[in-house]
Amino acid sequence: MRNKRIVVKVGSSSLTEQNGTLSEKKTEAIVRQISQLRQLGIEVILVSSGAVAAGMERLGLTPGCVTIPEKQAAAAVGQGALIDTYQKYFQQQGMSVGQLLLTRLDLEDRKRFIHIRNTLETLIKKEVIPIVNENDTVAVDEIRVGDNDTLSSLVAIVAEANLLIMLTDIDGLYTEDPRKDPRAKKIDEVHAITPELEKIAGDRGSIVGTGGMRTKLIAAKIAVRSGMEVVIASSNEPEILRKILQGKKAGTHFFPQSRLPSKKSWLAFSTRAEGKIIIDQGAKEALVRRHGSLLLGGIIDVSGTFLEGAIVEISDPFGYMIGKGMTSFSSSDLHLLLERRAWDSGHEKIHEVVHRDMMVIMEEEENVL
Ligand SMILES: Nc1ncnc2c1ncn2[C@@H]1O[C@H](COP(=O)(O)OP(=O)(O)O)[C@@H](O)[C@H]1O
Ligand SMILES: N[C@@H](CCC(=O)OP(=O)(O)O)C(=O)O
Repeated sequence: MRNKRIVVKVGSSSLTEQNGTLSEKKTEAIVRQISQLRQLGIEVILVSSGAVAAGMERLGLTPGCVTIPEKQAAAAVGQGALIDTYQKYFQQQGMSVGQLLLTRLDLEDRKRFIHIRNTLETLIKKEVIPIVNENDTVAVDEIRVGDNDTLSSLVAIVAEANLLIMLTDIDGLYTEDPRKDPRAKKIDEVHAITPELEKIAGDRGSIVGTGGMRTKLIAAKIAVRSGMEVVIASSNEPEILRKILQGKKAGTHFFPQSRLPSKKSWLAFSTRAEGKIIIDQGAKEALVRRHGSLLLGGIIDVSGTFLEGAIVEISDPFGYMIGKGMTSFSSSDLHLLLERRAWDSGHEKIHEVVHRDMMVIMEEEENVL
């Protein structure tokens, strides 16, 4: 068992019956598998969907034809029921659970991010299984992560996990959605998530699912770039978690790419830019090739309104995004400094606008959020 800390994401389809109702049997099977890993010393964080499905059943709503407030009400009712079910079965295994309900706001704010990390560490130390879900009841589009696949990869970054397992109703990524093309073949290993691969990942497979393979691939991309291994596998396969941890062939295995330091992973994937700084070719070279800081001298223009400490997009004059970083100056100060630079060139060198440690250079196609 190589991986010490793992995030297991379980989709709604893996926790519900065909008609969309919460399945005690399936939940119990997941709990039993996680408990076995815990006994082997593996630290497990569970990201579980299923709240909306569980609440629909209790509110007498039909999946697929509900309003947003009805869905949020379903999540409010269902989250309690979901945790209750987990609590019941984990307790039978001598373990307890702790619930974390998050929105994107919690992950993009550095202080909250650190608080989440500390809470997770404490729960794990106390041998409690953290169970994470999106706080669907309060989340509106602007503050939503939107799907639990992406959420699980962001949680894996917070937790500094080295493996992310997404359990779903299919045994991996296929060359095409097998519902559409029965001749589709399973892909066993992925060493690079290319745009071609992204094209074959389609939408959800059931009335209760959210993003299908599309969001699983987004999550995989975030995780592998943050240095993690990722496996997409079927929750229906017995002992699947143990198999994966033993390094046996299972599901689709994604291999890690260059490991971004944790803070840079946070910058790249958890934060949203509040404005944009456009830089010239010389500055681009300095950032991309020499990993330097962004100085005032290389800035062509600034757009958006932001305060000092905000996250901004850094792009070239053609609008191509080069990276993201935390700015040391507000947009109004930057405009002032740019004006001043026009008549006093001595000023420009001393102003470091984005420090190299607070900047991440994105690889092609990496702007996934
Ligand atoms: N290329 C693909 N390979 C495998 N499954 C795919 C592909 N494209 C789309 N899918 C669909 O993705 C579904 C799994 O995603 P989803 O329904 O969101 O499940 P979950 O609730 O577990 O997140 C599968 O049932 C399958 O129909
Ligand atoms: N937060 C939602 C699940 C959202 C989601 O991504 O669902 P799924 O595609 O089944 O993993 C819930 O608990 O119902």
